[in-house]
Amino acid sequence: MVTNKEKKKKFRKDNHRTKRKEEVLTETGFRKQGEARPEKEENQNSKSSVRRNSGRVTGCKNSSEEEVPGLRIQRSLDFNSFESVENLFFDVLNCFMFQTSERISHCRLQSNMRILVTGGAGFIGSHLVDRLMGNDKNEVIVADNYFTGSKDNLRKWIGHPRFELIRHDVTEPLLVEVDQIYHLACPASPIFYKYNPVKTIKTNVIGTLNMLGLAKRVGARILLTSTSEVYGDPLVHPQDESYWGNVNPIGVRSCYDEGKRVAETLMFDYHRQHGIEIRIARIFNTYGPRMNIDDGRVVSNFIAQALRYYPLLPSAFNGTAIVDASASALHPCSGEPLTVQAPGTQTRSFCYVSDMVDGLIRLMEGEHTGPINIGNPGEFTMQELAETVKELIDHEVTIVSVENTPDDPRQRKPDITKAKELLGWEPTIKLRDGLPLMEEDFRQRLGIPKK
Ligand SMILES: O=c1ccn([C@@H]2O[C@H](COP(=O)(O)OP(=O)(O)O[C@H]3OC[C@@H](O)[C@H](O)[C@H]3O)[C@@H](O)[C@H]2O)c(=O)[nH]1
Repeated sequence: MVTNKEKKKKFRKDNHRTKRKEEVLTETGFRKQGEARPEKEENQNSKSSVRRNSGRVTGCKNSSEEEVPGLRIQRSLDFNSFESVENLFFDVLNCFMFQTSERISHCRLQSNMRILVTGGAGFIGSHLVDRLMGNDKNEVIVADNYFTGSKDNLRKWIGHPRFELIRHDVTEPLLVEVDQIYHLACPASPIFYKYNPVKTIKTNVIGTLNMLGLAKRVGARILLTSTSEVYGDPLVHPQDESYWGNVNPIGVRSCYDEGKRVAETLMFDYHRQHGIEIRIARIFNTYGPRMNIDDGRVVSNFIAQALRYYPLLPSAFNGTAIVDASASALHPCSGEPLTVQAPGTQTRSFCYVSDMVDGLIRLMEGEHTGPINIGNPGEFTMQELAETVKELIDHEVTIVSVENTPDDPRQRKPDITKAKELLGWEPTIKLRDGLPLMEEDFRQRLGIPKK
């Protein structure tokens, strides 16, 4: 029989856990202790559904692996079990705690799917969030450290009852109870991922490990955005998913391409060893509105350069040419040529961001683990891209050849047979149609009206 002393000790321990849990959950904008999870629709992941109704809260210690059983809340007063006034006090207190959290849960929104998007404040991430938030059955939690992402990309969702934004670096463990994880977090532009290569590889390896630990703990399905860079400088063209790639393991790009390759390995090891539901997208070059203007990737560079080429004549804009002070400081419109990195014959295939997001969601919702290439097979040399931008934005802009960086892949084009057959997906927006949409976004942000 349990003595009063032992009961008191247990209560104090449980209460301490509850408080700690409350703190973490509140800090992360998450649910209160003991709050019941909503029922899910029949066709959704039953594993998480059972977990949600179990009245348990999962937690972690230090590692991303460990799972600590949570506190089971006593849901009703059992008058037969009162052994003393002290017991009564503790039982009433426990009951009060549960009822308070029940009241909170009744006020909560009833969503069917809670989705975590790491890197959700970034370029692709924020478009994905827009699409997910478009479904009022979804609750979306974004975790981002804002290294390349920006709150500005999510401003329309801040304060929305189905949306949470957490400043979080995925190299640290994260505790949130979710059904799906879109794991995008990692700088994607070569100049940014090469800026702090050790951090980049940590993000890919430790970050993915942490997200897999979370997926394992809460029974969530996880999608990794891997990259066409896993094919390195490919010797097979176009690249299909069975190609193992041609990657320099010690080069300046390795932090990213080898990092993503290890991330893919981790995904499959967790899948085979722990039965985690995984999805891997190998995403090819993507462009569209909200790319950072100083992102450094080729499409954003060429568009920004073509726009800045405009000779600044205040009269041409009725004196309101540049409304963005930072833009005017950075870009005095003195005329920037398009910088084609030598030799200019290297190729890439560019996918518009809305097509990309559509492919990612189909992959997540479908039955196939992947890896699956998501990209637009239209292939262009960088010289051709420069000429297209020139033709569309400014005929007067000049094109110059500049030095390239090491290990730049010479060709890249996705074979999307698998995406077509397994996901029923293929891109719909041609480069010539997507570039003007991005131009419009850049004009607005730079404060440069159309001629
Ligand atoms: O100003 C520039 C910038 C880049 N380039 C060239 O344009 C090509 C594409 O370069 P980017 O920097 O845009 O992108 P990369 O293809 O090298 O890497 C990208 O690959 C796919 C994604 O997963 C990542 O977003 C990113 O790593 C390269 O050949 C590069 O040399 C230019 O010619 N001029």
